[in-house]
Amino acid sequence: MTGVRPAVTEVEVGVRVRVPASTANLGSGFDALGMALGLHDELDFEVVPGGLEVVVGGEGAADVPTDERHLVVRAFRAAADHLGLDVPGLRLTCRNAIPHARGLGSSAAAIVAGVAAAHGLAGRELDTTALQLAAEFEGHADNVAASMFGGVVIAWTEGDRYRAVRVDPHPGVSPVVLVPAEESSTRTTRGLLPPEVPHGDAAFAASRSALAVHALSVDPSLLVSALDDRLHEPYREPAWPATSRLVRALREAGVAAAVSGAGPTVLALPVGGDLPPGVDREGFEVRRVPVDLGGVCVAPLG
Ligand SMILES: Nc1ncnc2c1ncn2[C@@H]1O[C@H](COP(=O)(O)OP(=O)(O)O)[C@@H](O)[C@H]1O
Ligand SMILES: N[C@@H](CCOP(=O)(O)O)C(=O)O
Repeated sequence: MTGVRPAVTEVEVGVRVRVPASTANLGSGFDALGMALGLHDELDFEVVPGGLEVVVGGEGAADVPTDERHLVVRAFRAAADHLGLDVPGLRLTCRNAIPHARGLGSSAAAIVAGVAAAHGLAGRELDTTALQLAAEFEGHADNVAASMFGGVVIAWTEGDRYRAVRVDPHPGVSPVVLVPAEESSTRTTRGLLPPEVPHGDAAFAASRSALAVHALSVDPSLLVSALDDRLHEPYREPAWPATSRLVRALREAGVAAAVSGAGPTVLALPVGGDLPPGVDREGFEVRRVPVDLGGVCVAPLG
């Protein structure tokens, strides 16, 4: 970007960002459907005279780099550059609650946080450019759109442009996530997907993902049918067989269930919010999390 770059001064001390987790795909809506979850990372971006300091607490604290390679820093820098924003130095403090590499959108949330912070410091609203920046970073828009806008989102592409619309979830949608201890990298399990799928499976996916939008927003009684998938879950099963077994067991017990994002977390949407007894969930931490309706929040640091 050329021209005069607005500099962030000491007057604008910084911003606090609260960003929700997400559950993407929702069955057959691969790279297309997402829903924001009420499990949040909170991050403080403080403008300082120079240098970079990154302090991380909570999830991933022992693993993520604390220099320019940090995902939030990279997304922040890319967005600041795009907006023409000069930040002399940055102190980033992360309080992470979203588990990493479990299919709950931690990387998307990190990217959205960085992009949202740059927009906040530049005095800009989150708009289609912000979605574009975040989705280009992540490689798909389903989970970034959920973290950005909250609720249920439908994401698609037009050429190289990422687009998304938000849909209000039905109040009867009560997510339960079953989170295993093992991690699974989204990049790795995307590598398990075939370049092509049978036409019958594509038709199956088209009907289920369309139905999922209706079931999530109007009639949750259709969720068991709506969350069925042949597009990505069967191909990824070797990466997390216990996840696939649990999804099948829940569905056989009449509970709507799917793999959350790229796994290995299981998403269940039981009517009334309670899982039935008798389904073996050993090895999975069961957490009820509401739908996040508002998406990422940016506020001045006072
Ligand atoms: N809050 C964060 N801060 C820094 N890096 C992060 C953060 N969240 C995720 N990451 C990076 O992204 C990786 C997980 O991304 P991914 O495999 O897409 O799984 P997920 O489903 O959790 O998004 C982590 O191992 C880490 O390298
Ligand atoms: N559509 C993507 C969603 C990945 O979500 P994540 O939460 O696992 O990062 C995919 O299935 O690869």
